[in-house]
Amino acid sequence: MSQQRQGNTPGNAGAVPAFPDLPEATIARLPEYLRALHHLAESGSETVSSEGLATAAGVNSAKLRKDLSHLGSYGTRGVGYDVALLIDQIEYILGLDQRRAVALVGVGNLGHALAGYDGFASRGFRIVGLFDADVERVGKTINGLPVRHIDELGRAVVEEGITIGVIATPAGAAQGVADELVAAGVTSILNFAPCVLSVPAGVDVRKVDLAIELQILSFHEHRKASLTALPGGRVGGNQEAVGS
Ligand SMILES: NC(=O)c1ccc[n+]([C@@H]2O[C@H](COP(=O)([O-])OP(=O)(O)OC[C@H]3O[C@@H](n4cnc5c(N)ncnc54)[C@H](O)[C@@H]3O)[C@@H](O)[C@H]2O)c1
Repeated sequence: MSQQRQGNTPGNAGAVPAFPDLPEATIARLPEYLRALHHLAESGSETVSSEGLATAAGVNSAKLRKDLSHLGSYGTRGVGYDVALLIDQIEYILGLDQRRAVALVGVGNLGHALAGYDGFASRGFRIVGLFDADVERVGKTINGLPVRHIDELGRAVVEEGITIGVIATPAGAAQGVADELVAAGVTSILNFAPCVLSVPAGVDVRKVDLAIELQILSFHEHRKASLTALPGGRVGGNQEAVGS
């Protein structure tokens, strides 16, 4: 997943001194730590070593210790990190101590699948609005939510406190949708359409493109093939979460 940074990141702009200014790579790994920590908590672990957490999150332990030191979390020698405390700290930093309202625009193949996915709620998000321009789709219900016409987006954003918009329309429609989201007051956009969006300062855009991830894997396949073709060639693996 890539990010277009547009002006100040909300939270950094006029940041209160207590809010750490984290490197982007650290921010991208925090959700991985959180997922691993929730798993540990569910299996009854109260503490975890940096090595244990690093393995569970699929990163190296030196990187993990550095990341967590940015949060002021150093663990206790011989004991490790307090799992519940670290969950609270990471959820606070990620702003997950409140469930954020999300609008999804474009309820075709991809949007329908996203709208039907139950896993967002447990990770801090409520999809509260589904919007589409196709009158054939408007009025249909997915996961208990009706698809509304795109013309209702602006009012819904204001009335329902929506701050995050997900775009799953064709690329040709995505900029117009982004403009409508921003005009209505949305300040974060997750864009699945294969295009670059232009947004004003203060709006954050992240882009998800599985084709790009496959192209990166294709590069590694190509590299491995060319290295093993060399006499005595050895190839190491490489693990990176989509979204890092
Ligand atoms: N990021 C990824 O990995 C990934 C994977 C698959 C598809 N995509 C992209 O996601 C997008 C959606 O793909 P899909 O297969 O679901 O397409 P789709 O044609 O099935 O669905 C698109 C939906 O957007 C709606 N739409 C069009 N213009 C609109 C507008 N102005 N306002 C509101 N709704 C509008 C259409 O009515 C339709 O329901 C495409 O841009 C596609 O390239 C990305």
